[in-house]
Amino acid sequence: MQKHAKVWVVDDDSSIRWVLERALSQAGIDNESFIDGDQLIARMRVEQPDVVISDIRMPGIDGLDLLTRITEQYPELPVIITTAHSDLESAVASYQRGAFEYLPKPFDVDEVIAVTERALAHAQENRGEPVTPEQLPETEIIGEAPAMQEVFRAIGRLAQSNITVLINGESGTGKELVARALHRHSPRAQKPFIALNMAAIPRDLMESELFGHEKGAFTGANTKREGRFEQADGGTLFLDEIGDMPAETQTRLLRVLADGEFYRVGGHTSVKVDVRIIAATHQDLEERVRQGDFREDLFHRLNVIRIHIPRLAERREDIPRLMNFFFRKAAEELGGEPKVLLAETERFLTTLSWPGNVRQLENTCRWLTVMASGREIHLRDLPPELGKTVAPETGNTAMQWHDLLCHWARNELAQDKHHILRQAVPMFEQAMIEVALEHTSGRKRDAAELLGWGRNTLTRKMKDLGIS
Ligand SMILES: Nc1ncnc2c1ncn2[C@@H]1O[C@H](COP(=O)(O)OP(=O)(O)OP(=O)(O)O)[C@@H](O)[C@H]1O
Repeated sequence: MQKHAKVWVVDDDSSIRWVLERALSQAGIDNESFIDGDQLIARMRVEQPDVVISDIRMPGIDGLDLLTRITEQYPELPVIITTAHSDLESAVASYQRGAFEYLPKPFDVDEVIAVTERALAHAQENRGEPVTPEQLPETEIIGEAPAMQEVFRAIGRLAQSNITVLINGESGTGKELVARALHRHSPRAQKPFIALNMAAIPRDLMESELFGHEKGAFTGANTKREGRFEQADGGTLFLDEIGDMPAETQTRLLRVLADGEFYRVGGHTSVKVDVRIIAATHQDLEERVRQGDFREDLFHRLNVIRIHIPRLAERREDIPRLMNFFFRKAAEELGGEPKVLLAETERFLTTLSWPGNVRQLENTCRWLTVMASGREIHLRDLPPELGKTVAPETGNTAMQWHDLLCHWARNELAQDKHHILRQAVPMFEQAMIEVALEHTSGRKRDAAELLGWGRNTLTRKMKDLGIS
């Protein structure tokens, strides 16, 4: 049964139109497609749909301008934006211009249907005022991996609000960058963004750093000093490594968050501020709460909305793009042409586990910009700590070996292979046996000893594996 609600799809790609038409019809949603925004606008003069699903890049009027025109004229009409060229700017611009939802392609058809149904349900109450588009900065956070798309969507959704955000992720994943993006895309953008790292401030200076002090409040306080809260008034205060905040400061912070006011150290008049808090941590704060190291009530105050930033190893597909970006950045700062990765170097770098995340990748690019002689980066150019090459004779570390093995396994699974251990284990044993025999100049008893097997086991294995 077709629902009476009508969804209009606009996309210049006929295959996307076809997929959406089919999926919507199967879900019982009446729909119609347009090949560009001008056709859709012409039609809207006659009648209006209940929901619009629009691509961003189209010939003629693009999706964002279409969105602006629709939200200006029909603020209650939900528009879902889809795009194959998803980046932070288009996500933020979509939400700023009043999009109901933003879906990066390739999208999951079930998700599109779920979002469309939500949009239909909200059609009546969605009367948000269109936000005037503003000048957007150039791309600041690189990320096309699905895990980063989630982060962009969260930034887009949260930027316009004053809500407290807790950013969670390993060191070097880009937590501060995300905090800055939240600020830059918020109505507070013209006011200060103040970042403070809890782990870097000596314990006894923490309170005066945050809340300031009056003259004579303690030995050495020769003048009155504004704290970070006051400096951030009207803007955003980014509290990095919040898990390292001492207990007494946690208590004070909690009170400030509840009352919106505080006293400078040694002060008697309260100071009122309007500050948005964004906190970040690489720690498991719930665990810290369980262990009694972090106040549960403060945790709940900060943990209103959480953004998790994935490890770089969980978004390997972004590594080449990030590296190109950092090579361009380093060339601008340090002079010269940006370096380029040879395909095999890129392949190798994409298999590493990057424990220092994006920061380590950025440092590697700076190192290469200074140290590599040619414009193209070969495996031999890589810094020693990454292991110069994948060739066995130059001493791969266990980590690279493990990384390469993971890479191999991922490839096999991507090709739908099954029972991969059946292939991997004999390959592994053969390599071990050959190297041990090489090392002992073919002496089986010694090789067996090196491997930790009995001689009979080695003989049997060699027979099974066809090693002469
Ligand atoms: N997705 C990204 N695109 C471009 N640059 C990035 C990205 N993620 C991180 N960076 C860069 O990597 C470096 C580290 O990022 P950032 O300082 O935001 O990480 P962090 O998680 O706050 O680290 P820490 O927890 O150690 O303070 C910065 O120079 C930042 O500009």
